[in-house]
This record gives sequence, structure tokens and C-alpha cells, in this order.
Amino acid sequence: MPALSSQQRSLTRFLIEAQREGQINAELRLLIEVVARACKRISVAVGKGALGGVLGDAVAAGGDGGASINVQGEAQKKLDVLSNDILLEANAWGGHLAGLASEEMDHSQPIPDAYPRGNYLLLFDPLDGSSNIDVNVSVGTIFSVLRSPEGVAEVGDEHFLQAGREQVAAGYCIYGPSTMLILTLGHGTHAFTLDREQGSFVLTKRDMRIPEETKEFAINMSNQRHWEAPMQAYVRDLLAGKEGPRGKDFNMRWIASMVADVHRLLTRGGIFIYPWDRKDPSKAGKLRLMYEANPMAMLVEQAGGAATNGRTRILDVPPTQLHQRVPVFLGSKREVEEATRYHVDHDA
Ligand SMILES: O=P(O)(O)OC[C@H]1O[C@](O)(COP(=O)(O)O)[C@@H](O)[C@@H]1O
Ligand SMILES: [Mg+2]
Ligand SMILES: [Mg+2]
Repeated sequence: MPALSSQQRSLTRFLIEAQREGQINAELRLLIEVVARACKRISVAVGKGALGGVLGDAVAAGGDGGASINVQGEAQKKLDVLSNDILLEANAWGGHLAGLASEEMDHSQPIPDAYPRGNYLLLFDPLDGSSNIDVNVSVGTIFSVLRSPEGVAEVGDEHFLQAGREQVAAGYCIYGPSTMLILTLGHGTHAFTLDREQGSFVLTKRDMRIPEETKEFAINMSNQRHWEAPMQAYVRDLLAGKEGPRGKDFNMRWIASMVADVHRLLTRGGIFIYPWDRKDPSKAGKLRLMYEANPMAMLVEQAGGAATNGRTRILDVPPTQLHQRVPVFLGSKREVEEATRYHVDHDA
């Protein structure tokens, strides 16, 4: 197998150069390396599919054989649990974290006393799009990195409740036909592809740019009857096409894995929407602010796109709970502004 050519830049080299340029310190570099290594392990598990015995629902521990339910009230897949364990184990002992929080855990976890503690907090959705696992459609891991507040002996949930604009890094790994890591350190959004033979992520696109305009939208249309008025009006005008007020035909794509839908719009533009709906009015949306919306919003903004909750910038939404939900509108800048305008005008 040919070795990595000098033209190619591994993730390791990219991070060392980012450190030399003062974008990150050694601790943050280690953190990203560790997360990337954990994602490689998850990629192997996902890739084995039925041969690895990893498909299907996780069974509740010590129960009657029923499905294991997470804090979101959703049945956990075996791969949700396995991916969570891989990320926890990989990040426990490196000395780069003060604590971790995950979609699959009720509360955050401080790094145990037995290990050195670092200055960062890591939040993750260990496996996004898990309803797609059993049908062999792309899934992914989403992560967000925050600074741990100074002078805190042991971090708790409250220390994670920082607005998205405070993130120092964010990314996702998509397990598709190829495995890719999409990363921002606050200086652009960059894509790395896993070279499976070499076992290393290779930089394949520096500075991804989302086209400002689009003709493609992604939304779960089956919820239409539950949407609020401005959302109904916005999609009605998209569907009206050339003859409608927007004056152009739109195409629709919906994979139902946020990582895959966002990866498409980072690659060729588009708008991804998961709005608030009346199905369960107690929930502010389906997607979670801290480990889904915030990291995706940072990646999208760093690629020249925009991200709002229909009214305000996602990265400015004040968090009040670890598993807080939020409506999500993100992607091509002009289109997100247009969708947001429908809501703001309606409120006015
Ligand atoms: O099929 P639905 O209910 O519209 O939900 C799809 C959305 O739910 C999610 O699967 C939620 O993420 P998890 O799989 O991590 O819970 C998103 O990836 C996706 O956009
Ligand atoms: Mg998810
Ligand atoms: Mg998940």
C-alpha cells in the first residue's frame, strides 16, 4: 500500500500546524485526536453491521428483556450504547477533559479522580440517525467542545450550559460509503476522509463553503399538519415553485439522519429544517441544542452558512438544560434568512 504522500495532509499534521499557528493548544489537539480515534472504532463497528451482532435494540440491564430507554424517552439501539461506551472509554484517561455529557446519559460525568483532569468539556451525540442503522443508511457522531470554567473542583451539568458561541471546536463523523470527519476549530470548516488501509484521516477539503442560494430543502413533511402558521406559509411558498412568490422550483431531500442531511448541504448547499411542532407542545423541537444544533450551527457558520431557531441565531440561544431541545433552520445563508423572515414577520 502506498504511504501517505507529502501532498496529503493527515489529521495529525493538520492539527500540529493549527497548533503552530496558535489556533489550538496541545490539550485541544489531543482531544480532537482522541475523538477522531474513537470515531474510527465506531466506524469499524458500524461497518460490520449484522456480522458484528451490533444491529437492533439494546436490552435494558436487569430488566424483563424489554428495550433500554434513554433520558429522551427513546429506545436505545445497541450501537447507541456501544458508541457511547467507546467515546467514554477513549476520553477518560488522557488528561484533556474535565467532564463529558452525552445524549445517552441522564447527566454529565466528571472525569474520575483516578485520572488527571483537563480544561475542556466534551458533549456528544454518539450515534445520530440511529433509526437508520438497521436499514444500512448513513449515521454519524456529533461533538461539541467547550472550555471548563476555571476554579471548579468537579464539573456538573450546570457547567456545560454555555451558549454555542462559546464552543472552541465542533465536528461530526459520518459513517457512509466513506467515513468522513468534518471539523471546525473556529477557523473554517474542513473535511477529512478516512483512508481505511492507512487507518488515518486525510484532509480532502479545506475551507468548505456553502453556496448562499439554494433550491433544495430537507424536512420531515409528515409533520406538516402540526407546524405553526409561518412554517406552513414558508413551505407552501417553496412548494409553489416557479409560479409562486419564490419564483423558482425547489427539490426535496430527507435522509432522517441529521449528519447525512447536513453533510449534503455542506457539500452542495440546501436548507435543513426541524421546526417546533404541536405533536408534543411541551418539547421545544426534536433536536437537542447542546450536542446536535450547536455543533452543527458552528460548522455551518464557519462554512459561510447560517443557523437559527426560526427567530434567533442558534449559537446565541441561552441553554437552561443539558438535553434542551430547539427548532433548527440551517444551511445556505439566504435561504435560512428567508425562512427566519417568515417567522419574525409573523411575530411582528
Ligand atoms: O424521523 P424523525 O422523527 O423526523 O427524526 C429524524 C431526526 O432525528 C434524529 O435521528 C435524532 O437523532 P438521534 O438518532 O441521535 O436521536 C436526527 O438525526 C434526524 O434528523
Ligand atoms: Mg442525533
Ligand atoms: Mg443519537
